Amino acid sequence: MSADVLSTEPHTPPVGTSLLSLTGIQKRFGAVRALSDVDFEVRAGEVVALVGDNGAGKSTLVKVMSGAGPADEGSYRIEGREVSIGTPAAASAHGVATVFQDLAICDNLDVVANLFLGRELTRGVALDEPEMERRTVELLEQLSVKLPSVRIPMASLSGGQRQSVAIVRALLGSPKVVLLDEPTAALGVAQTAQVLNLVERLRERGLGVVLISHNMADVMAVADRAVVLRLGRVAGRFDMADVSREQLVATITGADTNVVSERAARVAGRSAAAPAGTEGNQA
Ligand SMILES: Nc1ncnc2c1ncn2[C@@H]1O[C@H](COP(=O)(O)OP(=O)(O)OP(=O)(O)O)[C@@H](O)[C@H]1O
Repeated sequence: MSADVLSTEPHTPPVGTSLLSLTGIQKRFGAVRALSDVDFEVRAGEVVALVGDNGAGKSTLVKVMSGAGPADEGSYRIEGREVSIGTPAAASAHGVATVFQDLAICDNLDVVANLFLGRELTRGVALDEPEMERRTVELLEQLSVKLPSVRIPMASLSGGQRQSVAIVRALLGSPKVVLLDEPTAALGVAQTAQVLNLVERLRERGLGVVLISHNMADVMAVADRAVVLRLGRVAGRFDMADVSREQLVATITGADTNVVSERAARVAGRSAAAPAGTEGNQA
């Protein structure tokens, strides 16, 4: 493995450059149209949330981007150049890394071993453990990921720490785009905050981040834009500065009224009648 695999220098183009763009994506499973005419883009230095209800097509779109399940039709561009992404290896070679929900972590191995699994550093015929450890500590520090030790088995880390290690491992190939599939699912509040902090660090490094999430609080907290899928089509695109959580939920469900929007309306009504600050906005 080359010495710069753990390079700490970002390799991304200037902020705002289109890194990955999909147009006219179609994907069928037999009679099911999982994706119809989907356009999607992520630029350098932004976090794009991909949201939608169960069965909306999020996983299918992630598989298209990651090369795990190529589209039937449509174009895939990396930095404006059309490419053919038929396998995960091809996506990876074009700078697209994916952290799937299962994390693919070896619980019995320590953090260093997991980071370098399959790309171990060697000195002569022996593993270069000190160098791998040094680089692991350096990268974790740069990304503000705090672990009790890099020499403890993954099994003894918290869910948030495990997720963080899986994300850091995805950075070893110096990707330009990182796809995070439900990175905070099943995490507690503090662990979620830890992972969202790491997402912020990725954006600061100029990466394009695609965040697949069911959690609107996470999306509101960290995303710059959101793309809503519904029944395999793009139902809405939003700048997070201009959208409320209720609008997002309404677009996801396809309903103008639902329990979230109704409660928000009730809260707004009460707020209008009561002095400011007497009601939170956590609908
Ligand atoms: N391998 C497959 N074979 C047949 N149908 C599939 C397959 N994968 C997905 N689908 C169908 O495609 C549609 C989109 O599914 P997908 O898993 O992409 O949705 P999702 O938004 O990721 O949902 P969830 O949030 O539940 O994971 C669904 O109707 C689903 O049943």
